[in-house]
Amino acid sequence: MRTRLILFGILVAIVSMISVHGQTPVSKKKILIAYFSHSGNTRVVAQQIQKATGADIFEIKPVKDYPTDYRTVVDQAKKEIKAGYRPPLKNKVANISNYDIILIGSPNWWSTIAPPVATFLSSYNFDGKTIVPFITHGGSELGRATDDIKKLCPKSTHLEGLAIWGRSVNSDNAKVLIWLRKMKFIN
Ligand SMILES: Cc1cc2nc3c(=O)[nH]c(=O)nc-3n(C[C@H](O)[C@H](O)[C@H](O)COP(=O)(O)O)c2cc1C
Repeated sequence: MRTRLILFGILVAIVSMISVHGQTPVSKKKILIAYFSHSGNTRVVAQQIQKATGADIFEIKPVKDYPTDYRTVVDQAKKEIKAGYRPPLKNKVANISNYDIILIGSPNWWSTIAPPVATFLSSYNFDGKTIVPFITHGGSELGRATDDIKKLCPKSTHLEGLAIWGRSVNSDNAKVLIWLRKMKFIN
């Protein structure tokens, strides 16, 4: 009787562990979701991915916030990207060596990743890790993001990224889940 009770307890524990995150990650590899978001769209997608995978999440924050005025930030970003400027960041991932897969989120800025994301990718050793971008955009999809990430992390494995329209982030959760399944990050 006691053994049966113990077995039942173990079964309940397993079932409740599975239901905590809705989906169980297929991969046992440790995933970090790292993202920068200026106006919130990429944050929405990052949080959708976090909810589905249960992975750790890290917001990339520049020391100096970007202006909120659209024209001003567009002009500033153009200059920074042209100059290859890497804005200093406020925060650091304490234990990057713990992670095998980095899901890197950025808005599409001038057809590439935002400069804080370039700083992030230049700040750690990603050799041998897998890097997968997710980009929110206003029409240019991934743009040159994949190629530019490859240049910053030439010794990493690069997998197919996800592009989501910035204005559709709240209605495109299904697209995110389909992509996560296709990439075998969730069942
Ligand atoms: C500085 C800047 C440059 C942008 N450049 C592009 C671009 O080249 N192509 C594009 O499709 N969208 C572009 N956008 C639109 C953003 O990619 C889109 O609104 C995105 O979802 C914003 O993400 P966020 O809310 O996480 O900051 C740009 C937006 C900004 C602010």
